[in-house]
Amino acid sequence: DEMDVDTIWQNGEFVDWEDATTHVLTHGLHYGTGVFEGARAYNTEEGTAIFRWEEHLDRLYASGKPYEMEIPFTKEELSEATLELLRRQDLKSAYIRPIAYYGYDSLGVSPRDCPTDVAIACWPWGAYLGEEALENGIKVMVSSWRKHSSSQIPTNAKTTGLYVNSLLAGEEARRNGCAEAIVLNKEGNVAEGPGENIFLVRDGEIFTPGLSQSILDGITRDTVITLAREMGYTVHDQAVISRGELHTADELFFTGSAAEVTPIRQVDNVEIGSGSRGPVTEDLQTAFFDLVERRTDDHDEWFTYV
Ligand SMILES: Cc1[nH+]cc(COP(=O)(O)O)c(CN[C@@H](CCC(=O)O)C(=O)O)c1O
Repeated sequence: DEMDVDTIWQNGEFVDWEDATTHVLTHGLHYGTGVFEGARAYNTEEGTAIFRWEEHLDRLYASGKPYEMEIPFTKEELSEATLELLRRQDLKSAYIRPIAYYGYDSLGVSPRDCPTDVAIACWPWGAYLGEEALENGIKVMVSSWRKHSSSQIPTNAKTTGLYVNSLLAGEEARRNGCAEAIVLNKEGNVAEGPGENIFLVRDGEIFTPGLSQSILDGITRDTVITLAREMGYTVHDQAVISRGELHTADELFFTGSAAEVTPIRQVDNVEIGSGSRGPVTEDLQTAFFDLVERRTDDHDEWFTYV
């Protein structure tokens, strides 16, 4: 049926979902040596379009650089494969997951003779933190786990191995009745979520940590900064946000390709602002969804139509 996914692109071929496998001695499985992306294709008024695909592709290749990972396909080849994958499965909207990883040859930390394997999958994915979260906001807690420092491992590379830190933080939050965690960096200041960037609103101005705070250079973060400035907001995009400022914020929200724009209504035991989605958050969330669903026609360069 229309939303059924049964095909994956793997190393140049379209294969059946169940045949898209890898060897148990794959380097990436043992050592976290993979880089990946998460992008969304939206069912816009002009048809299905991937949002900021170029930027996601650029980041995929850039993420491999610290690990000397050479992706053995061009950006054009990966783009054509992705568009074909969406067409073949007739997906009007989808979450797109490209991954490149050191494959199967020999083990040992050095990937010396390992191939770089590449796969692209896509599937329907609704609201990352739940449909009602987008409207009502979520409850989060500050994790007892700190984010790894960018001086210890490149946090601006979307590396599979990093996500064990995200798992530790996120699962701790969910065990404690929260939807998600906020992760502080080694210095004890606010970094981001396990899978999201974070924004703070105070006295009508918008703040978000910069790359120096050990965060992923989020594409949705960049989108919201751009839209906010176009809407006349003052945005501080290299902010250093202390933990205490979380509790006295007027508004907080997460951004991400999966999370989109998700309001945060409570941190630990403290309600944020009115304890629900704040007015600036709603303003930006509306602008974001009007943009990605093409109810506004600016930033057309951000859309790759299927
Ligand atoms: C650590 C982290 N920080 C920020 C972001 C937001 O980046 P961007 O998508 O470019 O705006 C993401 C994306 N998290 C991806 C993976 C989520 C998952 O569960 O896996 C995503 O949102 O697709 C992160 O993983």
